[in-house]
Amino acid sequence: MSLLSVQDLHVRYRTRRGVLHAVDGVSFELAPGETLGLVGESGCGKSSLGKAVMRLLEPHSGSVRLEDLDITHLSPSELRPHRKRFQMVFQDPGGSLDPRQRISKLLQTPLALHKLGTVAERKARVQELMQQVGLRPDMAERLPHEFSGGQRQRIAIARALALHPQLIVCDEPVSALDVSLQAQILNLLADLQRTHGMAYLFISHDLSVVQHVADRVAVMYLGRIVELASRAEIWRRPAHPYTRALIGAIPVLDPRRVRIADKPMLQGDLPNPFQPPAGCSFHTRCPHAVALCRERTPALEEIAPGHTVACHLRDALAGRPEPAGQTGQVVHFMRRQAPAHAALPAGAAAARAAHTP
Ligand SMILES: Nc1ncnc2c1ncn2[C@@H]1O[C@H](COP(=O)(O)OP(=O)(O)OP(=O)(O)O)[C@@H](O)[C@H]1O
Repeated sequence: MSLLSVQDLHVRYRTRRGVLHAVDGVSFELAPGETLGLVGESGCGKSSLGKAVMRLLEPHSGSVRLEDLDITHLSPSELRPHRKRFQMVFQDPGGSLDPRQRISKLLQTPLALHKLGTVAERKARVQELMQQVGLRPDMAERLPHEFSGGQRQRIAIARALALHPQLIVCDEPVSALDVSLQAQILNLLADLQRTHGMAYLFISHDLSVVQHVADRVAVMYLGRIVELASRAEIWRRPAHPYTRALIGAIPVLDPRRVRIADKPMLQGDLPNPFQPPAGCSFHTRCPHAVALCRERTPALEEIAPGHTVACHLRDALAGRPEPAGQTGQVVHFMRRQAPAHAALPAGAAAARAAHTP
């Protein structure tokens, strides 16, 4: 059984400019212990989807199920006992921590709210959580401003972990961090997943980050998932022109020539979300668009087991070789982070060594 099942989810905002369909019929499943990466440009609806899954905002329609529990319409009090099963980590670690609250108090609060353990047991759990996220237990008596950005994100992760969740929605968890810290936090999330077995819905605008952590990748454009496949399949056979543009936009290290090759960026801006284009919403930026794309919205259809694409031209495009070097893109991310311990594929390690002055 899926851990998380999202079916035909819609999120709408009523604004003075009209009704905005931020999430427009999204469906996906997430297995226990799996990481689903959700990627797309700023404004495509990733955070709205993440918050609707967390029930931090009310979906307009559709359903969100956690195992056998339909949480879509639970009231706050009905939801409360289940909150410990799903937690969220936000982009801005500073903003999500109360500046006046010591970390020990902050980490004990969810335990106290859920009436878990005695006072002594909660204190012991704080020490354990600090260790699990790579911080010294004695640092728990400090205030948030005494920590660096990377350390604050570790604390936010510790808080999310406190109640042994089955699912953590990570909304741009490394976007606010220097590139040198990003790999450390991504590695920490991966280590914690290996130890504790929780699933992640990992939201990022950066495909190279998503490719680093996700088992499967969902590509979102103007409120809809336009392509969903395993990480390897997205890399090897990207079929939607938007996915191909995102991949092409990642600067890569070409392992043969040992140079950074910049690929063309995505053309144009995201259309006005209040007036999305008719037909395929990507057609206004798509280099392959034909008349049909302007007329009819393509449905998500399977082109290979587990690989679904919403594009009228999916079969033709999936077969085309991608211009960007495939291993090169992953290498590029690893290289940018440059952690001494990062595991590089053998060829990539050689390329990196050759590139280092
Ligand atoms: N509270 C709100 N009221 C009105 N419109 C909103 C609200 N929150 C988000 N939006 C709009 O909904 C759309 C989707 O926003 P959302 O934040 O979900 O996208 P995103 O992909 O997560 O982008 P970002 O990474 O910039 O947050 C955008 O057009 C945004 O302006």
